[in-house]
Amino acid sequence: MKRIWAPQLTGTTMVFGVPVSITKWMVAGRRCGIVVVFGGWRMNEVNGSSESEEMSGATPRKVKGSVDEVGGRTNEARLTESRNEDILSRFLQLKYKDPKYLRDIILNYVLAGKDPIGLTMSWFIYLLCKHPQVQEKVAKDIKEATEVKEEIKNIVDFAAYVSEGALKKMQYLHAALTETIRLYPALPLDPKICFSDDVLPDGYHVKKGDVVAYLPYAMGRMEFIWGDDAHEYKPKRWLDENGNFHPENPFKFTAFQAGPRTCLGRDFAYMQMKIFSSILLGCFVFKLSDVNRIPRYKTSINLHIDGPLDIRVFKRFG
Ligand code: HEM
Repeated sequence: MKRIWAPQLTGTTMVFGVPVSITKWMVAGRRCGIVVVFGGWRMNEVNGSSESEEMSGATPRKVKGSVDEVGGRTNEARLTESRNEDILSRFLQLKYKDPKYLRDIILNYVLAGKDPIGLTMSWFIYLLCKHPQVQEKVAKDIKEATEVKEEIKNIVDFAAYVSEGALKKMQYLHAALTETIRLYPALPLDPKICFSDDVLPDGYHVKKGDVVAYLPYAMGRMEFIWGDDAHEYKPKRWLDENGNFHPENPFKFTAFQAGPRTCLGRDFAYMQMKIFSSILLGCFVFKLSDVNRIPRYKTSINLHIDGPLDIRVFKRFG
């Protein structure tokens, strides 16, 4: 039996000038590589210990768009000013003095970023096994984008061709990943607690303390939103007539949230998933061990596959 495991953190390095943490991906018991974001953080600068106001919900968050005390610049402006620095340095430049704030940011990124990538990749491999013609199209997209000319003998040879420019060219891969996330959003249900009595846009009254949730999992499968083929896995729906990816309105494709609480790691998520996928699909063909088994999801905050996904892995070269 061959299995895919979720990534495990193993170290840090630089990819395209961004400090990243390395994760270990195991396919068929062999280590396959790479990447998760934001390595190189100077964790020793974070020394808070008690629960912060923000974590305890006592104050609404104030990061995005809030104006700092120097020069009326927003913190967003500060974050984008110093483009050559790593993300931690940028957060350190913010004017909040409480170190617990930084600790919470780091925790937020680590927790928010780890599971979604692992489980999305698992569902992605599953869907590609169910749709071998899509798997071949993805592999073709990767091959064309990487412009591999020499004969490839191993993963390391192939990985050398996965440049930032090549990743950008992989429009079909981008669409296939997005279609996976539409059907299997990492956060299937996103609940919020009302801080005060309010009226929703449709006139519905909510009271302080009420829990309001939206369901990306259900919304991703609604026919009145996506059409009659809502339940089908069709990466093509994300491509324009020139084969370029066209994004949807985030209030329609809600897997990354919309508005001020939108996922801050979306671009990083795509970069990681595309690096993983291009190497995996560029080097291997995946098939389900048991084509009749329909994987179920686990009921939890994130949409994990319940139990392992047993697959067979074949080399594309050599
Ligand atoms: C397929 C991958 C991912 C999906 C589907 C996803 C989805 C989401 C969703 C739905 C939220 C909103 C949660 C809320 O309502 O409060 C969120 C927030 C967040 N995500 Fe992601 N995420 C993904 C990957 C990542 C990665 C890789 C990172 C970090 C590198 C990340 C960092 C964050 C952070 C920091 C927030 C909190 C944003 C805020 O409240 O200001 N996410 N994500």
